[in-house]
Amino acid sequence: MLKFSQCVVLTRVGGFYELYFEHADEYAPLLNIKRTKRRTQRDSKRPAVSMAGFPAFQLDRYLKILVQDLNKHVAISDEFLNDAPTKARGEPAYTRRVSRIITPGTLIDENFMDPWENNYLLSIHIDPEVLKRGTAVKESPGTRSVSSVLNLPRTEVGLAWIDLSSGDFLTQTTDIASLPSAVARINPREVVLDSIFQEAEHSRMVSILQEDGHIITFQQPSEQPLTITDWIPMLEDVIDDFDSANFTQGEVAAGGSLLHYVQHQLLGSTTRLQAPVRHQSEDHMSIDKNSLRALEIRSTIRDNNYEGSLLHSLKKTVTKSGTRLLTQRLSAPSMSLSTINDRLDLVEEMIDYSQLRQDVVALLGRTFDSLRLVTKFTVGRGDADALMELSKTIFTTSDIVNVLRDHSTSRKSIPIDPKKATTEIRRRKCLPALERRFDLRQPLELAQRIQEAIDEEGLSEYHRIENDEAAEMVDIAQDVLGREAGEEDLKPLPKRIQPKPHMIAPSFKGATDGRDDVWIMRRSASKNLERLHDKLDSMIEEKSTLEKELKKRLRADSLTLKWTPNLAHIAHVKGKDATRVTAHYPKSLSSSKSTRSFQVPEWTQLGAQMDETRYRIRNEEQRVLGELREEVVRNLVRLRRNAAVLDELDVACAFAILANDNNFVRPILNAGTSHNIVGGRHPVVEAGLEDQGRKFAPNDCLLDDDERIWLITGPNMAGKSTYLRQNALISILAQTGSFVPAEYAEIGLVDKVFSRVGSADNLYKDQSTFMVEMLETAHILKEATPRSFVIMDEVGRGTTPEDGIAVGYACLYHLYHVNQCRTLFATHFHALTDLTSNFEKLGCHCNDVAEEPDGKFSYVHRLRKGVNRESHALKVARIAGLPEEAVVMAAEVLQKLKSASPHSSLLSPPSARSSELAN
Ligand SMILES: Nc1ncnc2c1ncn2[C@@H]1O[C@H](COP(=O)(O)OP(=O)(O)OP(=O)(O)O)[C@@H](O)[C@H]1O
Repeated sequence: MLKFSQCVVLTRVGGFYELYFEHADEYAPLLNIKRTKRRTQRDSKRPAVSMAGFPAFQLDRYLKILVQDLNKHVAISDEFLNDAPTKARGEPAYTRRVSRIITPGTLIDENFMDPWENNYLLSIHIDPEVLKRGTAVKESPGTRSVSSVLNLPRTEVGLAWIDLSSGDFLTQTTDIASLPSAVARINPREVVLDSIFQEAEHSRMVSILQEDGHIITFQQPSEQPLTITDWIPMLEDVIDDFDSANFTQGEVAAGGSLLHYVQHQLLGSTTRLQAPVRHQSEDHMSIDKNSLRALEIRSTIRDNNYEGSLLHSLKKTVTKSGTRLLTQRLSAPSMSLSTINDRLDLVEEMIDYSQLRQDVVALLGRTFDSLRLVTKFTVGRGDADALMELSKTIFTTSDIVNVLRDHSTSRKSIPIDPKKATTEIRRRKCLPALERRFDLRQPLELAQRIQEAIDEEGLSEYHRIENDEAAEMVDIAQDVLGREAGEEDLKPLPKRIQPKPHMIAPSFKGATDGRDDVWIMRRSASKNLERLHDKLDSMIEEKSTLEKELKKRLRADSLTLKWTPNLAHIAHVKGKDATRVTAHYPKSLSSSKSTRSFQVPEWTQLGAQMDETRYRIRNEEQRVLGELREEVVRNLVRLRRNAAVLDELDVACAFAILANDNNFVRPILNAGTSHNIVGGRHPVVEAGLEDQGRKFAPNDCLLDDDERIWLITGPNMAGKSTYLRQNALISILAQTGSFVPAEYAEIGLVDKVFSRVGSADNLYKDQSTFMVEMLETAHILKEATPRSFVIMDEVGRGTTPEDGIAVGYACLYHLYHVNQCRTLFATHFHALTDLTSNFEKLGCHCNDVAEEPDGKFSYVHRLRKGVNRESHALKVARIAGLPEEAVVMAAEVLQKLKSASPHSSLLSPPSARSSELAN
């Protein structure tokens, strides 16, 4: 516990994991397990120490609470059998040592991992000197530091992140202003920083990351930082894509500290990561962290739920790793026209050929998560089940390849429509190109070998026994712990489940542990196994002959030869036989009124030989398993590549299903800066309305060189925010490679999407609503380029109307003249439409309320050209249940305000010079 002071230490003792001292005090209540006191054997005079524990097979359940829910680091101290010479010297039979440290970002194959999401560990490298030079505003009594990381000077930041469960390894260089968005996109489970950041008193990066909910671990920098050549032993064999010159200094430093951390946590176990891939910022659309949240891409803004997010509504993927790819693509859409078109071609092919799609989806549904499976093997894990799953996935992959091949062949026979010749020829190439990327010859040999070696029936029988035993253990586990702690009031334990020393590795099953003749390997798996099984068979025969012979000789029909945990190899008789055998075998090991157990030397000897053979069979099974594991690792690169192609197919099929079910169209992407959407819809709001039997009103959006900014006005609740968001989402979906919810979409590539949409204000601690609004707005005005897409919803609403209008105008001015990007700007400050009347490339559009003579009204969600100066806010207030007196009073005040026209002085356009405006 002293050595691993940052960790909760779990110590394996027989069939249990135990916690001691303050760890037992602190975590037993959190884990909801019993805590007891125990005196140590060595020093019985000292006060009893606290202890708590749980059965070893429940490790995952408790790790989930500690690591996943409480974000703790857990050191697992396992038990290892000492070798014979050590035992001969009278030392204990077992040694314990910490074999691994588990942290939120270093999960490998724990059952509680979310299979649908990547589990990234991220390391960030910034020159610490630069951070110290940041524009810190020192706090003094009564004042507060309000500056943000966004105000730091432009500085290069190196990032490196890995997923130990899939072997993904990526790097990126960004600048400090974009860091929070890059981290939000990566969405790591844990961030590793050099401990120097802990000390740097002016470093606000740490607090920004913490405010964004990231878990940070500080690490002492390595005395000898890992260079890029030190990475190679931790990477898979074929690293042809790996050119060390590709990585920046910052990335090498971040990668070095990341791998240093991983080495430390794995305590000597090796891993084989994929060759690092550089995330080139310019190849991807950047979605800033506010947009990720405001557009509800991965989770909803209000309660951070996955349900209700864009991802949730798009998720038609059938595999786990396909879903992870979908999330990655959606968080970082492409900037390459050819990549996007290749993806769209594949989707279109899957739409047009529904049988092909159905066949592929059905087959994908039969595959297992091979990316995570193979990675297990690289860290020396991966059992017989994992091997079987892998082999089935390989065979299914081969079936998929055949389906693709048949499709391509039949497609060749269909004549090409001359009108569509160019697109058609390109589309016909997409599946063969994908198919060529599969590399199946050696993996198929491996799959065959696995199927020939592993006995699936034996394996499931083995698990059935294991499960039965586990169920029994649960009932008495806490009693056993209480017994170890010396509690008096416990019932005696049933004999069968007396805790037994377990064998060498936790996964290794002993020879005489109740699973005697259940084998996980076919006897033909190796020559040696065949020989050992033959030997065992003949001994089983010998036993049966001996039993028969003894029955006859002792005239004891009830005689059986067996093994029990307490008495080992015995002969057992019942009834009258019990007295009859006494003459021959007077020495009884145990007896009751009607039974008697005694030793028969021939059986003792034969039984021991049988045990020895069983033990050797188990060892041989483990050896063959080890060989198969090595073969998997040898095929690592091929298996990972095949898995990646399956993921792409899964995403393409998912997008095809989505487009089919929801009437999406193929977007046309170009290198321009227009955004021409006809009949656009919000995919999530539309689905929500459909569930209520309502229809979504589609809207056009035509931003181009004639009108770069649209200023949207209209009543509350009429759909302004929805409209803003849907247009940003359509661009994101298009560049992800998906069809889009519209009748027609022609889009110039967007480099960055920015949103200032409010509602997230409470996520920030210690900053006022207006401050947050301004921080986010400042970021947009600094970062948006002419290729960007900005949505701004009610900027300036967090302060007085005068100030709000002033700030709103300044933003529009800046976006129009400086950033020159496509912008949708929704506002209730109608004065802004007057102030910007001389902005030639700004169009005003609005939605309405349709009122009927009887006082009923409805929202007209369809946008029209023009300005709507009515907010109809009191209608919303009434629907929301504001007391009628209050609504009436509000109406009176509104009437008075309108006649006073408070903003009349601002209604004429000011001089276009912002400095004058500021004055
Ligand atoms: N195009 C549409 N067709 C049908 N219903 C819509 C449409 N757009 C929005 N809605 C419905 O109207 C509700 C309000 O939309 P939204 O929040 O976008 O309004 P808003 O104009 O931004 O309101 P406020 O100004 O009060 O913020 C949505 O939750 C949705 O149910």
